[in-house]
Amino acid sequence: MALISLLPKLAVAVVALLVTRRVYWELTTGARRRAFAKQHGCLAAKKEPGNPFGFGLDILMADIKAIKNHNLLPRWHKILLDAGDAHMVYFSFRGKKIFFTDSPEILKTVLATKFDTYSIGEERIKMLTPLVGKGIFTTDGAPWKHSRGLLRPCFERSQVADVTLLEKHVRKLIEVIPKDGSTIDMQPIFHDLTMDIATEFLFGRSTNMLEREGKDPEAEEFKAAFEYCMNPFEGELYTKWGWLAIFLPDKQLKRSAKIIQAFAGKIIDAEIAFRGDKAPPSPDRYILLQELLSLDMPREQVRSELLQILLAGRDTTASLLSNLLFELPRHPAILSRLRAEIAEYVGDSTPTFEQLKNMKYLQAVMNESQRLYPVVPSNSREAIEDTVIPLGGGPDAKAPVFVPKGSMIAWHTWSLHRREDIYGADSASFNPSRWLDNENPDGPLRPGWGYLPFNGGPRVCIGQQFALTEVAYVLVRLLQGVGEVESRDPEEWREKLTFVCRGLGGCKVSFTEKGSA
Ligand code: HEM
Repeated sequence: MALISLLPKLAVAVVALLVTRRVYWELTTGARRRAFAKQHGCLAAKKEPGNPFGFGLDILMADIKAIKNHNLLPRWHKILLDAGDAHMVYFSFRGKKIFFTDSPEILKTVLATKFDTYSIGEERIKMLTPLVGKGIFTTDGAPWKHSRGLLRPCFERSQVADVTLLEKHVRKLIEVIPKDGSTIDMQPIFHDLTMDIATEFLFGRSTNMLEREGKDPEAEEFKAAFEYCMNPFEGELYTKWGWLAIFLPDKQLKRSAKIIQAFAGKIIDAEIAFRGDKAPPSPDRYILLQELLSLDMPREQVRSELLQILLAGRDTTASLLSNLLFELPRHPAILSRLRAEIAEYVGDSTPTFEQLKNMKYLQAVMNESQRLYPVVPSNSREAIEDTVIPLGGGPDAKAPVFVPKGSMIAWHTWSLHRREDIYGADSASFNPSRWLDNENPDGPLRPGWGYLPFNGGPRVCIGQQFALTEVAYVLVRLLQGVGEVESRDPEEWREKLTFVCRGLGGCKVSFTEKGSA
């Protein structure tokens, strides 16, 4: 009873405390922020999607529903289209402001001009570190620079231009695919291929997933665990609990992380057993694992660096290949022009790095696939201090906008790549010719920060040239190795969001024997 009589006093005290805190905040941080915003000519950003009283939860729920329905990318595309010339909207979630944009100017600021003002963000670090440890993908500042420095030699031109490593895997690929006109989904096959190539490139030894006989059960277990980590949304937890699953501990994810780490650990052990601890690296080729082992690095860190790069490189390249092969047979004129270019430049021979670079139509086809189906369709950074983005504020959205420390800038590469003011009225169609200087009716296309499949600035994808060489090589050799290619999927491309973005229906096609056409 006595306690109940104290409640009103307690409530008054709590309210007084909150008000005092708020007043103090307004007089200190708030005043400093207002002065900062004024000094930079900032005006308020206007658009806000969702319910003003939804605290961002309504947006989260709508996003989770859209992920399930495989239409998150069109959902945000529409929100940004509705924002018109602002090319930016914002909302608040758990006390943080989230700015969502498809503006090249804002992206250039965040990714390059004010690079040091942003972090990859707490969420990414919290999510990925238990899985792949600390390394290039999960750190900022000095540790990130150190990791990037370690990895850089792996991707120097001499390394990337050596296409001999690719040939044996592509031969295997052509050997395993049926050429009798039957339907085959190439998406999982491309995942096996890119795993085999990446492990040989990075570890010096391939997982040989494309081998159809005598499969290594440990490699298979690793593959399944890796798949789960890339796509937990299809696991038991999400199936059972729906969106509530994001608040629940994911045991399968933990188990999968252990399997992945144990597998990488075994590769390291095998390498040490084979070559000896700290043996000098191979003189012929920069093999990351050998280089890292020759340094005095803790084994755990070697494992993290390897896993990070596998995480970044495997599914991305496989998605590009399968998105590309999904589109090509739907456009017979584009496919035959590509085949004509291959015949002109290389005939039936294996292409060199230089030849691949010089094949302008091949490059245009790859650009166009990445434009329409960016494998990393959305991304974000977190402001680590109060800062400013150059556009989006005021009635005409041309004034700078104040970005408080802790806010997220999220960008939608998917929308950016579909902007009609950059790509023209046909921006939604697959038209590689737009990338050819003399064939684009609006003149040479130079999208700059309007084309970001690999990001930009100091954190631009380190594996970009390797990935593009791999995809070009595989595509050329595949088309040289088969007869007719037909699409066997009546559906349009739809998204499947995993760690990256894949086509929901895979890549169903058919091939005939070479010379049978
Ligand atoms: C089509 C294939 C690929 C695409 C579309 C792609 C895309 C990207 C993007 C958008 C980022 C920036 C992520 C961010 O900063 O938030 C990135 C970073 C990165 N990528 Fe790629 N990537 C591809 C292939 C590869 C390959 C083959 C490798 C290595 C074998 C690789 C290694 C990396 C690494 C290590 C980073 C982190 C760079 C850093 O933070 O400094 N990527 N990639």
